[in-house]
Amino acid sequence: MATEAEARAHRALDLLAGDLPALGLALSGGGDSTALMHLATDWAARRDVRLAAVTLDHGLRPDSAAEAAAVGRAATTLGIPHRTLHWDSSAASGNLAAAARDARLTMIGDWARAEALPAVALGHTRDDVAETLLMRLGRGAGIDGLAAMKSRREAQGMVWLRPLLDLGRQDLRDFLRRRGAEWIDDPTNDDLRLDRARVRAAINAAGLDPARLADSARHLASARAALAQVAATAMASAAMDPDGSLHLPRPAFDTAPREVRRMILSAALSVLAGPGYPPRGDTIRLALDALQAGRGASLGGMLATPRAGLLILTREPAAAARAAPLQYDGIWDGRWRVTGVPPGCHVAASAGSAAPALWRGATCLGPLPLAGTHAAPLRNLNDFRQILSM
Ligand SMILES: Nc1ncnc2c1ncn2[C@@H]1O[C@H](COP(=O)(O)OP(=O)(O)OP(=O)(O)O)[C@@H](O)[C@H]1O
Repeated sequence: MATEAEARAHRALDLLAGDLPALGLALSGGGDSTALMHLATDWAARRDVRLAAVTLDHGLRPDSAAEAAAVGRAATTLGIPHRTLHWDSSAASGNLAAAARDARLTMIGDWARAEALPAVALGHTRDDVAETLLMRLGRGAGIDGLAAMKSRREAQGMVWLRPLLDLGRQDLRDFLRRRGAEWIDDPTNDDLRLDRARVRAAINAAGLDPARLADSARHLASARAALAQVAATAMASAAMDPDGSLHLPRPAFDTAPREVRRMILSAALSVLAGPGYPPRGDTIRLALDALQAGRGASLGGMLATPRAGLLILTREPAAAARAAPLQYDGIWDGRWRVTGVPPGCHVAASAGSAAPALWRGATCLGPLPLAGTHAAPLRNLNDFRQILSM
């Protein structure tokens, strides 16, 4: 008979993936994603769902290739086709852990699309939610950072599902033990030089219940959703100029509570400034102060200019010139206008064809090809609305 933990996981899979013909599984080999693999196998066997699994070998530890091979064998034994992807960390710059995470999302997303998988499941648990909450509290995060991670999320052109958010790490290990299944304990999980390991140890030492911490994160997610709804309603008449600038209704913006205004600016930044310009709390705070005083503001690659009745948000030319090229892989149907193309750059989009690369509402298009460069979808008014209401 299925245990409570198994029943809970199957219910979550039903809810999140019940109507999908196929599901990808991202397997690190750790206890959580190994449990995900077994739980999803039982679940898929009773429904007509095709499973496929993937492991990204980051190549950062000497054992990583052997571990990925072991994960592959375990998946194959359960009848799940498995693929190992390899990341070349030598090209990474800056924060290695963040680069590895980005690479993971991008490469696994590409793999899932190539395998015609509509979604990929990840093994995050409520312990991850609890630890993330405490880590972010320690950094002074606001409601965006403290809200619990979502069980369904779209990023990198893929749907990511987290069916185990209601289960504890210990429940999953108990389940695996009962099965006689093995998993790999990543030694970095206990490395007290790392934030997460320290927070995990602190939760144990203080006798905190991760399930209660995760409840708080969920309450905050629900409060955040309520604010997002207020923001989306206030910005219902927002418009996007053909040059890509956002026109926000001024009285609605000015009279919204400050936290709602912060959310609006943050969503606009994600849309206009693009990758490499994540909204930063302190820059947004300063911009809000300036706007409240009736002045314009520049924040993270975006200019905010108050006009009569409107707040105009545009991409800063210098940021556009520095930013990674945006790649557009849909059909170029003329909805976009590329302006201000400087000498030496050319527009390589023709009607009805795939436009290989372009800057939007910005400076330069090309040079081509851009294979291997950072790819991001073009943003438009719908993206703004979607990000705002998320
Ligand atoms: N190298 C990887 N290859 C494929 N998927 C991965 C990889 N690393 C992490 N994931 C996915 O992301 C989820 C969360 O990652 P995280 O780093 O928190 O997990 P982990 O501690 O490495 O492993 P686990 O969650 O399996 O115990 C994993 O459960 C798994 O679904």
